[in-house]
Amino acid sequence: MTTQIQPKPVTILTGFLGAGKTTFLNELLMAGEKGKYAIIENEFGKESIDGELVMEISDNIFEMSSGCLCCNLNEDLVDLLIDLSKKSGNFEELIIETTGIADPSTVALPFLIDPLVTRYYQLQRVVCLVDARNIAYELETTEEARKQISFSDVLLISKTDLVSDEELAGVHNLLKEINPFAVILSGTKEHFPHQSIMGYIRNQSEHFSGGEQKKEKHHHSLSSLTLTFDRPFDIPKLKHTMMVFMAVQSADIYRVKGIVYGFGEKEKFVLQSVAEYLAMTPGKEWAEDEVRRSKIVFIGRNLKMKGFEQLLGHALYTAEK
Ligand SMILES: Nc1nc2c(ncn2[C@@H]2O[C@H](COP(=O)(O)OP(=O)(O)OP(=O)(O)O)[C@@H](O)[C@H]2O)c(=O)[nH]1
Repeated sequence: MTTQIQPKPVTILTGFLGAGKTTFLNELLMAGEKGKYAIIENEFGKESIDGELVMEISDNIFEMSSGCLCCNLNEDLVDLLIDLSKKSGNFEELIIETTGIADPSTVALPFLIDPLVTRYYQLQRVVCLVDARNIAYELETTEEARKQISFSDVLLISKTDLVSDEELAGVHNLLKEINPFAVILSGTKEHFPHQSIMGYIRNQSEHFSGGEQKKEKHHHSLSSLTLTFDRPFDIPKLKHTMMVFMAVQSADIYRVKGIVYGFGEKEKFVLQSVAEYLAMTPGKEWAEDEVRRSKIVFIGRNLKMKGFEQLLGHALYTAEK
């Protein structure tokens, strides 16, 4: 007797760089039953940072950081999905957090056309986080943000705490123009409407029109640069350096994030920057046997390795004052 396979529900979580995807995911994981979700994290930078930023200590987080899923990782994704299907008892639903520049239609493709994948998984929703404060600029200067909004079923406007009611209404109208079919919700961290979002089920026939998109190879207009430093940073100095840098350079840099090794600090510092916003906060403690090292990822245009290395090099800790 053959047993009927019940495909697992899948959510693709998309949204431009720094929109709040990982924040949303963390809160969902914290609020929900332990072990309910398996997570696939895809990252644009070569080094993984998002995996560390997802708080749940779980065997069910899988990182794919060797490239952008939508460009060149589709085969790896299918392999991982098949592997995961063999551990299907370990989770109920799958969430894929894409990179901030991914085209979600390409990530969705295997769930729509690959019989090996559709046997085990059912794409239930594509959710796009939209940064209330920065989306207008992102739409003006990149193509990626528009593709993400166009393809998604649910648009969640995040960071509403940073904009006025009029600005929020403006973002709402902008989104309606780009994608009149999507459900538009809004919220801030700690108050995201998780239930409405995770309860949404897409119309299976919408949004997709055959295999054409598979052939569409695109080149992102943005690139990433990962710097690693073995020597510790002087945290106040690094904060100051980054603030000055972002004030001058923020038009070309869409995102900076990092795990920072600070001199004399028990905890890893988490560096977060989106447009001119910058924060550096203590995170998890370093484990005894962990190699202490900073990893900082820049995503933007005209990124110059040497210049960044020099700039940040000034903020490394030195004994002499
Ligand atoms: N003020 C405010 N900040 C937020 C909100 N949501 C997220 N953030 C902050 O925005 C920054 C980026 O959030 P992430 O969740 O890392 O964004 P992301 O979309 O996962 O970023 P990438 O993976 O790099 O594309 C962090 O500093 C968050 O704390 C919000 O609703 N309000």
